[in-house]
Amino acid sequence: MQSTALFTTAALPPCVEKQDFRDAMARLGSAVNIITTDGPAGRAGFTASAVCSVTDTPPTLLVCLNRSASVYSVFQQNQRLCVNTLAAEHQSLSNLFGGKTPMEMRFSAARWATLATGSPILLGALVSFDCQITQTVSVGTHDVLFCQVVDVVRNDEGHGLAYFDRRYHALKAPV
Ligand SMILES: NC(=O)C1=CN([C@@H]2O[C@H](COP(=O)(O)OP(=O)(O)OC[C@H]3O[C@@H](n4cnc5c(N)ncnc54)[C@H](O)[C@@H]3O)[C@@H](O)[C@H]2O)C=CC1
Ligand SMILES: Cc1cc2nc3c(=O)[nH]c(=O)nc-3n(C[C@H](O)[C@H](O)[C@H](O)COP(=O)(O)O)c2cc1C
Repeated sequence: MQSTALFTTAALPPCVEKQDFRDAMARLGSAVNIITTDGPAGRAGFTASAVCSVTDTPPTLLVCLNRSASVYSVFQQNQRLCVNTLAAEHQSLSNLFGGKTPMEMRFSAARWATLATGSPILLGALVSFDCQITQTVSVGTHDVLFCQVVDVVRNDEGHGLAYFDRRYHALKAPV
């Protein structure tokens, strides 16, 4: 009897084009976050939608960071960060941290505090997760940073901000 292997490890199924992937991902709405760090390599921050919960034991989230970003080596050296989830009024702050703007100009547009790791906590964020980076996995152009959450600050008052279809949307519960 003859057997036919459908796939071998050497012949993975073909994948979609990059632009088709981006167009598809634009349909997947997400929260918007400013990821900050401070430490031996200095202070830096960038906007990220690629953030999600991994496990609650131990409390762990992940952040995907493009290795070509200007902030990359600062995060890599500091090994700590804060995920600041943005509220409805933070659209222009998100654009400032979304690239090209000098670092001091990004931080001077808002007020900040610090917790255990020393990473900047955005005052007025919906929630801030103060984290230690525990593991890094490189996939394609990005590093996936696995982060253990050491402290949390919550603000239950603000309205949420979503990024969907390449635009910001304020999230307001119907009254
Ligand atoms: N994960 C990432 O690195 C993301 C990067 N961005 C960057 O922000 C800018 C504006 O993005 P959009 O207005 O959403 O239009 P876009 O057409 O560049 O991206 C559409 C969607 O594709 C995904 N995406 C974009 N670039 C990606 C990348 N390099 N790696 C993995 N996924 C990616 C994201 O989900 C994004 O919302 C672009 O420069 C984009 O590269 C935006 C969202 C996520
Ligand atoms: C809405 C939005 C979401 C983004 N999400 C991510 C992300 O998840 N990961 C990432 O590496 N870059 C993301 N970016 C791009 C970074 O914010 C940008 O590359 C970063 O600020 C570095 O830019 P620079 O190299 O000019 O400093 C996003 C940008 C925007 C506007």
